[in-house]
Amino acid sequence: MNTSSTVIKVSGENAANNYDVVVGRGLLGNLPDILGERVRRVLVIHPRALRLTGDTVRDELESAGFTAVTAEIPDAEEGKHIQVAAFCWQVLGQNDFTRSDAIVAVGGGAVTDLAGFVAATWLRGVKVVHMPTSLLGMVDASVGGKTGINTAEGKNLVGAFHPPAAVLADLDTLDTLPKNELISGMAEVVKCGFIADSAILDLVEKDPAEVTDPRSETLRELIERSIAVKAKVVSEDLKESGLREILNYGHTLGHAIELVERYSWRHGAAVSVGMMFAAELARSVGRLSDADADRHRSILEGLGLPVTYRRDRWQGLLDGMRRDKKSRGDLLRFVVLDGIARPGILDVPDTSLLFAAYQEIAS
Ligand SMILES: NC(=O)c1ccc[n+]([C@@H]2O[C@H](COP(=O)([O-])OP(=O)(O)OC[C@H]3O[C@@H](n4cnc5c(N)ncnc54)[C@H](O)[C@@H]3O)[C@@H](O)[C@H]2O)c1
Ligand SMILES: O=C(O)C(=O)C[C@@H](O)[C@H](O)[C@H](O)COP(=O)(O)O
Ligand SMILES: [Zn+2]
Repeated sequence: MNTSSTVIKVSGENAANNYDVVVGRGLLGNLPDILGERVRRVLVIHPRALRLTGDTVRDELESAGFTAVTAEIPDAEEGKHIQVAAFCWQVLGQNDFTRSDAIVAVGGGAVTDLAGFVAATWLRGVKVVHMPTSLLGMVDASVGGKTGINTAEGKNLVGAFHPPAAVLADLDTLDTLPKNELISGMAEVVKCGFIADSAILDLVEKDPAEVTDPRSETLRELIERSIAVKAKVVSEDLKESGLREILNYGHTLGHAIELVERYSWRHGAAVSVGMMFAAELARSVGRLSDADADRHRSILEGLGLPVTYRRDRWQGLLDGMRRDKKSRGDLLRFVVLDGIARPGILDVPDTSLLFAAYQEIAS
């Protein structure tokens, strides 16, 4: 293992399901040992943008004695569709994959979500190793076992909890990540700051340019801090029975924006607006101070993330929010802050409260 690697441990539902998130550089060589001797066949799932990396992973596995095949899937949210999952199941079937074989995801969060869902469903569950190549994939999507696909009715409405056997976050892959994608990933980093680790917010405020430099040590610290936040939460509440809902901060409106925008918005951009809304909602009911609510705007704007959305889409947004997985019956439920690193839940029976808060961020 590369000596400069950092290992963040995640506890599973039982010790056999514990896994490591490894952050470092040049991690490809770790894969054969992680897969283990029982694995014979490996499917490497990647988007076109990561074809070279996917082919390299396949070739390295072949050199190590595995039978490896690749499946190139549509990019970004286009990859999170049932037809794409069906294509992967077809590849697995035609190559005689058994329950002792494995899947490796190479790509951003859309890939780890799709590949994780394919791994959760093939033969009712096979091993998956995530190799996230986007900031958002590294700090969030690859950790915690949420897998899923989108439907015409909403984000991630079909999926399964299926934790990976390991996560290899190779920082070298960030060198080719487009800047707007890195900034999108910073939304989930900032989310971790607001819900759990205020040091993240301090680091971002100190030098927004430094933290969006893929080679900076500060960005690496932010990545490791964010993974640590998520690892602690999902180790305590894998299936979102309560605590894990805090990781959904900004997502109730965020996912509704992605739906209304037909999945054309970057996830992080939508979550940024969603956190602005959650802050205004908390402020409006006296749970969040003006200073902490205003800090959302200054930090998110400072990173170049959006802080507003269209005024004329409210009904579509409300319909989308009603399908949020935190809803219970007709009750909409929001993650809000009672202060920095003090998340809680706000039950909202009356949508007029939501409409009023939305006016504070609508444009
Ligand atoms: N399961 C979870 O816990 C969880 C958590 C957060 C987000 N998500 C999901 O993750 C998705 C967002 O993840 P994302 O922002 O990584 O999106 P993504 O997977 O669509 O990747 C973003 C874009 O960057 C490209 N890309 C990725 N890595 C690259 C690299 N190294 N070099 C060049 N291009 C690269 C991709 O091809 C894509 O075009 C959403 O679908 C969201 O719902 C899931
Ligand atoms: O891991 C979680 O739990 C999260 O909420 C992390 C989110 O950043 C992520 O976007 C997740 O996919 C959203 O979960 P969902 O249950 O609302 O689909
Ligand atoms: Zn998210």
